[in-house]
Amino acid sequence: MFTTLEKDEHARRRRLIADRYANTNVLRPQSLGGIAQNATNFVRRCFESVGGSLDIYPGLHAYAFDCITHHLFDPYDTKSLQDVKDEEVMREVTFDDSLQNRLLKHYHPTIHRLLGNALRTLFNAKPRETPLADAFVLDKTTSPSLSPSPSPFTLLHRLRQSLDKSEKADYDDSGSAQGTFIPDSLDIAAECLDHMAAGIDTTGDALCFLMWELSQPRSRHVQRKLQQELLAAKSNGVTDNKLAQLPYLEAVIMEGLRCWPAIPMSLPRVVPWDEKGGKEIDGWWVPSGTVVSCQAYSVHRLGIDSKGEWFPEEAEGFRPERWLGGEAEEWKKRFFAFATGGRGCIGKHLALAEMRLLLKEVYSRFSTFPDDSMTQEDMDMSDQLISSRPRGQRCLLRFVPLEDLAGKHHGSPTPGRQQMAAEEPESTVWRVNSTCKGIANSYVETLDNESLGAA
Ligand code: HEM
Repeated sequence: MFTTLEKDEHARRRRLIADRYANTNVLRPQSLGGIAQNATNFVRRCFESVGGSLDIYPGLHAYAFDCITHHLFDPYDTKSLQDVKDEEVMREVTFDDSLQNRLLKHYHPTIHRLLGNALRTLFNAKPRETPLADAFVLDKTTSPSLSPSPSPFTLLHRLRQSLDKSEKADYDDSGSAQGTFIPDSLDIAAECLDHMAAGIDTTGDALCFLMWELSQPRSRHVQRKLQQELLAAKSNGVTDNKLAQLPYLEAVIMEGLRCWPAIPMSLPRVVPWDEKGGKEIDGWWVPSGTVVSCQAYSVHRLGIDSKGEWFPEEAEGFRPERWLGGEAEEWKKRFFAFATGGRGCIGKHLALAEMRLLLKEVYSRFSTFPDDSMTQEDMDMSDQLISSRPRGQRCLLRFVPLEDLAGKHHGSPTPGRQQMAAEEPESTVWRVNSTCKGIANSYVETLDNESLGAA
């Protein structure tokens, strides 16, 4: 689907599988339950790290990997948050550095051929090789029978259904029966492999940038407000399938995706060939065959008021409140993290469900702080031509359980607290917990907030 250029063929493929990514399917108990289980597995890692730090960069990629394989293959999903063999498959896909090399090969094959050896030697440029991921997907997709069958909410179930139908259907040379795309087993494998890759770095990086920002002293008030909302929702019995109704959680996610869209760069589209020989786009005549593109990074930084006046400074800074007030409608019009239209992100609802559940599980239990070893440079957006990722490919955070912050002691050293104290808003006071004998490094946070204190 990703690489299908022709519009109708793309639409046929997309129609076949669209229902598996519909919000109603994502919110089914079995589908959401798998995401919730993975979020719990991530939180287990957070608990294990208390007193030290946790590198959430690979952890969140493992979370996203387990979630997407659940949605594609359940019960044949991965457990990379617990199983190092599965984690190896995730790392193979995520830590791939071959994109520049592949683009050069695609756009300038002659230069690539001439410079091939030099590129390999000088820049360690490699072809993309993912043997573990290939084997994992082929194993699930090409076996003639799977017992038990893939769960009904999965993509594999949908694709195998259409394969079964195709054996009975009377279809033409294009593989199309009654306007429906009929995949063969290699098509199924390729489609699933693409979706698997599409679902890891995107959600993983989006969560990583967002949790980094929430952990900054300048965003402590945001983290606290999020915790209050989540804890209130917990005591009001808000269930996982209703998390989208929490306005502040939604605002935090939207603002995270606005500031750090996982695919910030140009999304190319070709002006179709038709009898008019082109299209008018926003008052400009653009001939057929022209490649036009739009990028979330730039669009998200256009601060425009309701009269169309441009205020670039308005777009600066992480400010979830912009999604809650009267200006929200203006910002929504320009939200492009998932692109829009027929080629927009099909996994949007799945990604949002993963983000909501992960943030809920983490911030209803912990406060997070940056580890002292981290620098802002580690977390600069590194341009990967289409996507981006944290430059350092690491993001070490400290997790402090909320009950510890509310006054109970915990006996773990927490370096970095002086720096945090210096930059804390006035409402929060950090002090050494002198009641905790022998544990010089433990601390408590005095809270002025009732709901957080009660929790
Ligand atoms: C925060 C997470 C995500 C972001 C920001 C994101 C963003 C995007 C964007 C911008 C596109 C359009 C690409 C283009 O126009 O060329 C896209 C397409 C796509 N995304 Fe996502 N994505 C996310 C998560 C996911 C997940 C979890 C899946 C799971 C399957 C997924 C699957 C896809 C697929 C299959 C397409 C191609 C759609 C088509 O060609 O019709 N994405 N995504």
